[in-house]
Amino acid sequence: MPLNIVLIEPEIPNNTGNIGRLALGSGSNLHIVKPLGFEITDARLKRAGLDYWQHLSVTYYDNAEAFFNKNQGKNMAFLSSKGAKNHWDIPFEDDMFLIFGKESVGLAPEIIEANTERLFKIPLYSEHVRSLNLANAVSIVIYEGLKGMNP
Ligand SMILES: C[S@@+](CC[C@H](N)C(=O)[O-])C[C@H]1O[C@@H](n2cnc3c(N)ncnc32)[C@H](O)[C@@H]1O
Repeated sequence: MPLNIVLIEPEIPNNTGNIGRLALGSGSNLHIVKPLGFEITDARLKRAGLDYWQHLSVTYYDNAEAFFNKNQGKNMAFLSSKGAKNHWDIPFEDDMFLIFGKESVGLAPEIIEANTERLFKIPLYSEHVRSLNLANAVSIVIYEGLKGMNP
């Protein structure tokens, strides 16, 4: 499995369901950091992707600290519209962790501040759009990373 998708405190079940489907289709692992804004059995999650859930490699963490403790030393990139570098400059490599924030407020300020050197943005070309939908952002980044990789 080449890439790891990390969702920190996702709030919208349709997004997580779609990202689960994307994870499976792209050969990626999914990591979900609690608390979640929904029950994992939510009907909207099921509609969006739960039919595939049994086949998915998914790991849950009680909180962000537990995630970072368990994955110390892993190569990580953090995704935020506040990033200075573009997502196509992420130094993708096998087993890399790609970290995404929650729908309402994105990544916590302390996570951003601790990782400014590896904070990447998907460039947006309209002043009227401040950020992309979470599932769309994950799709863009994962398939950029898969260029040249064989999952
Ligand atoms: C809906 S956005 C969060 C919006 C939030 N108001 C903010 O300012 O970060 C949810 C997540 O999608 C990812 N995302 C959305 N648009 C992005 C962009 N243009 N560049 C990088 N990541 C983005 C980030 O991981 C973000 O934390």
